[in-house]
Amino acid sequence: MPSATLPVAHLPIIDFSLFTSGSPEQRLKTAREVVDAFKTAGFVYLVNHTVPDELVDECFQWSKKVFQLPQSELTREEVIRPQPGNGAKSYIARGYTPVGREKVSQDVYADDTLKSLRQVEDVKELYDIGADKGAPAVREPNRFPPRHLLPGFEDFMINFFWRCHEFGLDIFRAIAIGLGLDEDYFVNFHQDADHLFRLIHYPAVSRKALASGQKARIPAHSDFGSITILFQDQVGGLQVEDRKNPGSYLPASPIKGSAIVNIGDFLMRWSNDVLKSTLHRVIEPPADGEQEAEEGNEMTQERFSVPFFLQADRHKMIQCVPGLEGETGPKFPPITAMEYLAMRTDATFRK
Ligand SMILES: O=C(O)CCC(=O)C(=O)O
Ligand SMILES: [Fe+2]
Repeated sequence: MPSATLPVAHLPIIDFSLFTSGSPEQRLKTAREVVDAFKTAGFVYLVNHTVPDELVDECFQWSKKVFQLPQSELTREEVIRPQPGNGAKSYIARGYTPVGREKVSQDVYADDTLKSLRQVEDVKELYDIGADKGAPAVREPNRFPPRHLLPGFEDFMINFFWRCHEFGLDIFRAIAIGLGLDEDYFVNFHQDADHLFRLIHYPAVSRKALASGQKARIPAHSDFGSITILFQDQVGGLQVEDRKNPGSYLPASPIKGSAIVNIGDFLMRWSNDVLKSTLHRVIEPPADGEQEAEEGNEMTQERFSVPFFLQADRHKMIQCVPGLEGETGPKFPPITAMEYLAMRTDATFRK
């Protein structure tokens, strides 16, 4: 059911049910609004989308449980994510990544403050999951904990993966229709479900260390892939650059029942920079009055988030989206997702 009133937020909020089950007019109007949001903010909240709230809640419960497993189990050879360039057979992450391993990097880190921020540890641990079926030539084996340690985890995550994949394809249909293309234009490039589904846990950390820059959650970055669907808990701390005031950030506060969707660098390039991939970061959350007062306000709460990074089929060559060439033509030569993502992922991991 379409929502009567939507909460106030700094980013556009769109009722996605008007696209998935509205009239043809509502569908077209919503698709255009989605495209408009991606051309301006690069980010949007979608409410009344197709991944039910209960499933999202359950995903967070499983995420909590997996990160509570003993480190000795999570860092076993079969479970831990192999480091790129270190015997890793794939270019897409699978498995557990302990705190301190991954460091986001961003070419736009031009000034000294941001450069020095890159020396700071990101206090987060990750669990990366991929498709369990699809084109065998490109399927990365998942690295789940042994089933007896967390019965039900693997089955839940695989089901959730496909729900997010379907949701993602609907978002691609909206983008295509909003751009005046055939509705399957982007869907046809995302047939292998070559995505990265990630559970993130940000452990509680000293508020002072975060505020002073000794430690980080996630410094400013843009995502690499086509689009990202993000679910977050109620803790907060996510911020998105205000495109009207570069360098200043606006909170992307949690809105229950919503998914935040943003454009990645690959789709920005593909769209000839028409759809915008916008910088975002995770900083210390707003103080939670009661709980943090009790703790002397020294530690933040822990935080959980679930990004689902949709990525194009790795061997398909992409060229400027038809109709977006502009007056000066395509700005970038054709490239495959594999070439592009390998280049970006390489820069992310501490060697
Ligand atoms: O945790 C979040 O809310 C954002 C995560 C994020 O931006 C990323 O993993 O790329
Ligand atoms: Fe991100």
